[in-house]
Amino acid sequence: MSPFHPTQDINVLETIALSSPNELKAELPLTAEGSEQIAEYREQLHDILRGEDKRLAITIGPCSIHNKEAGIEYARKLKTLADKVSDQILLVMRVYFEKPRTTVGWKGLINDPHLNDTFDIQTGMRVARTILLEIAEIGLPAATELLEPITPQYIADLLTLTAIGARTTESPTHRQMASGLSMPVGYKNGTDGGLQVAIDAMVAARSQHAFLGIDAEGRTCVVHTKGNEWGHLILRGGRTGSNYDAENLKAATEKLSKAGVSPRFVVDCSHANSNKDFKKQSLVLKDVVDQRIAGNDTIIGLMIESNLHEGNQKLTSDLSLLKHGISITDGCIGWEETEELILNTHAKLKAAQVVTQS
Ligand SMILES: O=C[C@H](O)[C@H](O)COP(=O)(O)O
Ligand SMILES: C=C(OP(=O)(O)O)C(=O)O
Repeated sequence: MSPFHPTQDINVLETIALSSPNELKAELPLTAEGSEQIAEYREQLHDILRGEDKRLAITIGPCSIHNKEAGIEYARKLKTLADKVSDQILLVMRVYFEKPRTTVGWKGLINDPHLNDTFDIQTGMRVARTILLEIAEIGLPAATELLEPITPQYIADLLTLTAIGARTTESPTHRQMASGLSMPVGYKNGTDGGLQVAIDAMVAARSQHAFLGIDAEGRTCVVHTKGNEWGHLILRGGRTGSNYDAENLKAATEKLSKAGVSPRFVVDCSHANSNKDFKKQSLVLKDVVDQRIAGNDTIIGLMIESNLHEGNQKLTSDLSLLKHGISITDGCIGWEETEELILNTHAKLKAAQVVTQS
């Protein structure tokens, strides 16, 4: 008799079972007051997306959170700022735990919370939930990128806004996931600058789907979704350059309208729109706010990468070298510039009476 040849798991080193979403939620529950607050933030975003609330929704915060204390310190500062500008701007904290990589690199706090390739996802998921709960407690809405369809079961109850990134907007798995998410979803244009993948994503995600997923007990199941109508396009530039200027926005508006999708744009001031130079984010912000003030109300929001301190630092095996409050992924503007840019934007919007225009 010939020997049995293993035909699967040949390249798998190990599989480690995780607690179920329900087990983690029982350990770290969202309170009734917290759930009411998050539902209310989502309603505010719906109003902004419908054009009934003329404030700008600005998603702002670190490129990635790699340290809980620094993330919470940032959230406290942002809350104070958010309260000062809330008549013109809805500030949503960027709380990114899952990083898509062009090739390889640190994949974010959920995947590798100890920053040392030990991939302790059980801890990563717990820390992510803890941070989101504290941010909810501080009184801020939170936005994240969802990079794969298991994570939402563990944290989506705490999110006000989600993004599907440039590298995954074309993926059917992500579009199906988005069709079942309970909050608005922004789709980035592709890394090549193409808008069609994001337009197709919006059309796909507003439809019903049935796909494989996990339930709250962690069991494999068929997920039937209703479709998510709160899609919008995030313009992030591409390999051929930026796409935030008036001409690009006009072309994008025409393209979306032709596809039967309401033109609602968030402009990402970072990534290819700033040629990955964090210092250029302010130029993008200024240009887009001026367009909004000039009457372009298809612009409903912006995204800015900001941290306690500016720039970024390399992650090496010597973790003692890491400086507090500096990004270990893309470069970010620091707190002083953040405060100045948001307060200036607030003053400009107020002077132009953008919110009170009918
Ligand atoms: O926002 C973060 C990065 O731009 C994205 O994760 C890709 O990073 P990488 O090109 O350094 O891998
Ligand atoms: C990875 C990100 O952006 P993009 O998908 O546009 O590269 C991000 O916003 O962190």
